[in-house]
This record gives sequence, structure tokens and C-alpha cells, in this order.
Amino acid sequence: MTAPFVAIRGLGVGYAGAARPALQDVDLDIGPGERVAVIGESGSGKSTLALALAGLLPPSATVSGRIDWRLPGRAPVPGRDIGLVFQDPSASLDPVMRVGAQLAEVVRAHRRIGRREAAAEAEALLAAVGIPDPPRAARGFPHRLSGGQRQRIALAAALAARPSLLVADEATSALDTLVQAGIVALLRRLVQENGTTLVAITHDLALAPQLADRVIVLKEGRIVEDGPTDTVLAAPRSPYAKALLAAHLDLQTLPLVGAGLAG
Ligand SMILES: Nc1ncnc2c1ncn2[C@@H]1O[C@H](COP(=O)(O)OP(=O)(O)OP(=O)(O)O)[C@@H](O)[C@H]1O
Repeated sequence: MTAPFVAIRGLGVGYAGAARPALQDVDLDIGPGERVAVIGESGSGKSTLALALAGLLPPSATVSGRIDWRLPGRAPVPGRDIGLVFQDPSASLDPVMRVGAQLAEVVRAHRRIGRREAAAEAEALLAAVGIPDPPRAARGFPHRLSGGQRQRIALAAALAARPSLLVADEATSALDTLVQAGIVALLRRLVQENGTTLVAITHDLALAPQLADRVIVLKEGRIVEDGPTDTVLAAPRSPYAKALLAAHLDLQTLPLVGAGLAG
């Protein structure tokens, strides 16, 4: 791998009152432009890793270890260097602000451009994420849109500042299968086009081949598997990853595209 974009060493995160640390001894290098899926069951520490990367852990959390960024001389700024998309788009969209104004505000918060230019950029972003009739959508409010459209707009907002890293935490979990497929395809296209590094958190193994070249499996706050997506899904080494995969195949959900396991 070329020089890592971010290098995590011995990261541990504990929350007050918790029986065990949410993350322990996490060592992880992520290269520029890499697309990484972080998989694990509920409570394994996926969201904590996302928050640690974004610098958004609650102040009460106890943090040890280091996260070093390849950004010259400064810490990354969430929203500018790191875009975030969550499961619930309402977390990132203001219900009482017009969609176009919200996007324009994000653009102007990070780039020195005038109002008109920012409004035009907002419409361009809406078009880029596949929202029909961008000028009309820009004048509307988020609550008038479907869940899938709101998630597209949350994605547009996360990418408005052209971040180097996009962290998507269960970004498609709340959506039905068809809408989910559309958002996954969009996410994949946008990060490829922009060369954005992607960390996609998901409990859904079936999404890993569609989103990522590399899979990391977390169990009880530790990385138990880390490798190319196809290799991990075709031949997991850790017993835990094997069990996750077996449980997934038992459920007979979506075929694991690209893993040679679909048939
Ligand atoms: N703010 C918090 N305060 C206390 N404990 C927390 C907090 N956030 C997470 N935890 C605990 O830390 C552990 C890891 O949680 P985390 O949300 O990172 O896991 P996860 O894999 O993302 O789970 P899920 O898929 O359910 O979101 C869990 O035991 C959780 O209960």
C-alpha cells in the first residue's frame, strides 16, 4: 500500500459505566482512495470506530492510542475533510430549512464562493445524487421527500465540501431493498469519481462486495479479520468471520455478489 491516508495505532475507546471497552488495540492503516467496509454485529464497536475517525467521540469517552492523518500540519475537520452519512438522514438535515439553502450553506461554510454560485452548486449536487428536477427540489423542505431521496440529499451534503474521507454509518440500513440498491450504487459511483476514501459501516455482509475492496471484521471492539473483500467472504480465517458468513448464508438473503458464493 502507498503511504496511509490515516494510520490508527493501539486505539482504545471506553465509555463510562460500560463492562468492556468499545474498542481495544485497534491497528489500522487506510490508504488514500481505499474503500473499506467495517462489519460486525451490534455492539462490536463499528460506530465507535466511525466516531473516532470523525473526531466526534463524546467528551466523556476515554481514548488511548493514536490516529495520525496524512494531512499536512493540521487535524482533519469533520464536515470538510471528513464527510459523514448516518442511517437516519434527519440527523444531518434541518427540517425547517429549504434543501437548496442547506446544501448552499455547507458549500459556503467550506469554500469562498458567493451566494449565487453556492445556489447553483447546490442544484448541481442535487443533480449529481439523482434528485429529479433539482431547482424544484432545492426550493422544497426535506420532510416532503421520501426516505431514499432524503438519504441522497444527506449524501450530497456530506460530499458538498469535497471531503477526502467519507464515513457512511449504516447509510442504507433503514431503506427498502430497491432504494438501498440505488443508494449503494450512487455511493460507489461518487467515491470512485472523486477518489474519496470510504469507510462504510454495515452489519449487512451482502453490502460489502458492492461497497468495498477491503473488509474489516470487528468483534467485541477488536479487529478479528482484515483483508480483500473477495478473500474474506470466500475464505474467512477467523472463526468469528466464518460464523458471521455462515449465519448470513443460512438466512439466504441477497447473494454475495463477486464472492463466488452466490450459487
Ligand atoms: N455513548 C455511549 N455511552 C456508553 N456506552 C456506549 C456509548 N456508545 C456505545 N456504547 C457501547 O459501546 C459498545 C460499542 O458500541 P457501538 O455503537 O460502537 O457498536 P456498533 O457495532 O456500532 O453497534 P450497532 O450496530 O448496534 O450500532 C456497545 O457495548 C455500546 O453499548
